[in-house]
Amino acid sequence: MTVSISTEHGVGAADAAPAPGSALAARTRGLRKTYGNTVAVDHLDLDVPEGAVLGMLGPNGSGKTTTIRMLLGLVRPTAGEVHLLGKQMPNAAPDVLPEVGALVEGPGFHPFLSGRENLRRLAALEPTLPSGRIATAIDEALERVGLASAANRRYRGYSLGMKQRLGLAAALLVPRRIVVLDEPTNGLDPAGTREVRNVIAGLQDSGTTVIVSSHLLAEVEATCTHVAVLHNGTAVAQGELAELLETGNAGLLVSTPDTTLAVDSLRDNRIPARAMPEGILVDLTTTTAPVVVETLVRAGVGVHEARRQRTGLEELFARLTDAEPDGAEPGALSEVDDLVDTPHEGEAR
Ligand SMILES: Nc1ncnc2c1ncn2[C@@H]1O[C@H](COP(=O)(O)OP(=O)(O)OP(=O)(O)O)[C@@H](O)[C@H]1O
Repeated sequence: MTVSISTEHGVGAADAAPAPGSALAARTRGLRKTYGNTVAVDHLDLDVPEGAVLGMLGPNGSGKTTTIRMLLGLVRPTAGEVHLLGKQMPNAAPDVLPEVGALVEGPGFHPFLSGRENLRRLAALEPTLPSGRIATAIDEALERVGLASAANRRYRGYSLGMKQRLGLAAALLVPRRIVVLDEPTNGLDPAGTREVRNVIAGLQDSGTTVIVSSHLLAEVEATCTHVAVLHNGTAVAQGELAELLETGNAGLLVSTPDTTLAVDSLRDNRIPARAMPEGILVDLTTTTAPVVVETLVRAGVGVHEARRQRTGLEELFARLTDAEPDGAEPGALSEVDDLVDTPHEGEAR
């Protein structure tokens, strides 16, 4: 799997092309959506490998929801292409959407019907669900999202978290090849958040591709195999989570008693390094760890330990989106843009 990090943000780059032969559940090229003067999504090339759990991360207004709506054919792109399960959207929507479960804002439940009755209406529209299986499928979906005990209450009396759960249940009524979840833990308490995590893990185990947008970095770090970081409507980084953290992680921490000699010998070899309380920190942007160690040993520096500096997703994210992590809610993104809050018009153009 390849990883790409936009060089504009100065943290290195790699080839963004998918590995040969790897199947993509979703793919966009040159995707763009404007609303009047607002550019919601721009030049977005997204690759979602089959079976991945892709976390779409980004500050408020970075284009996550618009991207998801274009993936699902709910919004027509201004330019560019969207392929879902190999077929071009939105034209292939009738073919593709039965295999795609989605939780998006405003799923359109009827306020005076119960959760179960709402699901029954939606289940009747599922082309792949035989009528004899509808009642069982509804019970299973309600159970899976922890809503069984409130299933017979009216939707309008549901809390935000219960509404989210019902949306999730609707997405899970039949087995899907892709499940797309826009902020699924929005409004959920910690127990609800754990349940969503379990649902995502279960989907992953069954081979379903999951695309999930979130503000919560810790959430993404815990549940996702892949990440796309959006900023101003475009992907500033995407790829496998572990590789992305590694690629964005350009420091080698070397424990040595000879800090001055170590820094000088590296600088003589044009390798940037600085002294730290616990040793020296070497910038690996232009070199590799073995070269650093060899250079130090050749200069007679005692190397006790050398390890890659682990940065969390939060730090990498802050670097990529110019967000300021200090003072931000733990695990949440800070708002980084002065957005003109254009009223949402609600529908495709
Ligand atoms: N229907 C619409 N009409 C006008 N502007 C819109 C519409 N939908 C989105 N936008 C604008 O497009 C930009 C991207 O919005 P979008 O909702 O896709 O971002 P987001 O990353 O999902 O944000 P958030 O995390 O706040 O949900 C914002 O500036 C938003 O105001």
